[in-house]
Formats: sequence, structure tokens, C-alpha cells
Amino acid sequence: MVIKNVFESLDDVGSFLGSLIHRVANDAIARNNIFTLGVSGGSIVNFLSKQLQNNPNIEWSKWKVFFCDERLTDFGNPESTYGQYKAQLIEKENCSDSWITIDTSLSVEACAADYENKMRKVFASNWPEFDLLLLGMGPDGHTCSLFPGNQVLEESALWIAPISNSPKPPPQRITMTLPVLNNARNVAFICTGENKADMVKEVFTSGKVLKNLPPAALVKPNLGTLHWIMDAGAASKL
Ligand SMILES: O=C1O[C@H](COP(=O)(O)O)[C@@H](O)[C@H](O)[C@H]1O
Repeated sequence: MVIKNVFESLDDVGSFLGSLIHRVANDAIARNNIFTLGVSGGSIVNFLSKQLQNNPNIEWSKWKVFFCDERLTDFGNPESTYGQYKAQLIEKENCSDSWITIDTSLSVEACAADYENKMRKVFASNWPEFDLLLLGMGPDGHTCSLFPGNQVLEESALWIAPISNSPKPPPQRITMTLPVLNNARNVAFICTGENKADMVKEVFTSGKVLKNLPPAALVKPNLGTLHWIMDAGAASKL
């Protein structure tokens, strides 16, 4: 199922995202006593940090937060996604125990394998079934660190893949693979700004030739729900 939500203001995008997260978290905790969340970097960091701050109802001890992708760089580098969440949210809420970080001392291949092992300690199944994955999309159609034309789009065994040639800096990254994204219970794209309008249109109207599809169009949860949360700018060409 695909649900499209378009809002006039960025504040409304943020509030809707906040309510979606809380609804899914409450359901997951009621069902399993744990909420598994995957977060992205880029523009989502601000939205998410704002929504998850100063909320006494969040049971952080029951949250396990993984990175949908992460840049292999020191946490002190402004490019580090964890570093951004740390500064904007984690230090303020004192919730670092809930966040599963990469080991930046490893090579990119070892880092990806190590992160997959960390994930396997939480999920016993063949493929992890995240309660919610929060994804962004670049104007080129990339999501996580899955860039157009990269062979990693065909990955069918790894949960986490190394990327050593990302066209968007920094070049070394790790990323969830498509089978992981498509096994989630809920996936939400948070997409704002007119500079993404052409690609949003392409994602919603692109044909069936697999190799030509932008990576974001390949995210189609097998059994879960796909939410597109957009502002009017991003949705302006739909
Ligand atoms: O490089 C990345 O880009 C995407 C999209 O970022 P945005 O700023 O255009 O929303 C992001 O989702 C991903 O996590 C990040 O590593």
C-alpha cells in the first residue's frame, strides 16, 4: 500500500512525521516491547531531531535506532550522520544507548559487515523486519547510499553493503540494501523542496524497465506500507 501525504508547510511535514513515528512506535512496543527504527541523514536530521525532543512519552529504552546509511567518517566531522543526530538530539535527550553506530576505525567493507552483525543481534529472521524506516531522496533519485546505476542495487544477500565510490561526498559509506528496505513494515520517504519535484514525478510515473528506474522507485515494501510525506514544492509536478 502507498500513501501520499502533501503539506503546505515544513512544520506540517514535521508534525505529521512526528505523529507517524509515535503511532508506529506505540504499536510496536505494545506488540513486541521494542521499536526498531532506521534513520537517514541529510534533510531528515532536522525534522526528526525537532520531533523527538522534549517528549516525556518516548520510552527510549525500548527503541533500537539503526542508520539506513552512514558516511564512513569521524563522528566529529559535520558529514557524519550520527554526529549530526548527536549534536541535535542524542546529547539533549541523553539517549545514546538506543543508537547503534558504525565502527569508523574499520575499512568500509569490514564496517559494513560489522554493522550487519550488530543488526543480526536484534533480528533473528532471514531478513530484518524494521517497524519503520525513514528515508530521504536526493534530486538524482538516490535513497540511503543507493545511487543510480550502482551494482549494489542488485544486491540480494547482504543486509548492509559497503560503498566506496559515492558520487556525493564523502565517498565511503555503508547502506542498507533494497531487500532490507522492502522487508520493512513501514517505509516513509520525507521529501521536501521544489528541486526534487522532477524526480518525485519520475518516481511516481516511471516505467517498468528496472535498470532505468531511480533507486527511490525500487523501494516497494513487499508486505508493508510505503508513506510519501512531501511539501507542496516536492509534490508540485505530480
Ligand atoms: O547522502 C545522503 O542523501 C540522502 C538524501 O538527503 P537529502 O538531504 O536530499 O534529504 C539521505 O537520505 C541519505 O541518508 C544521505 O546519506
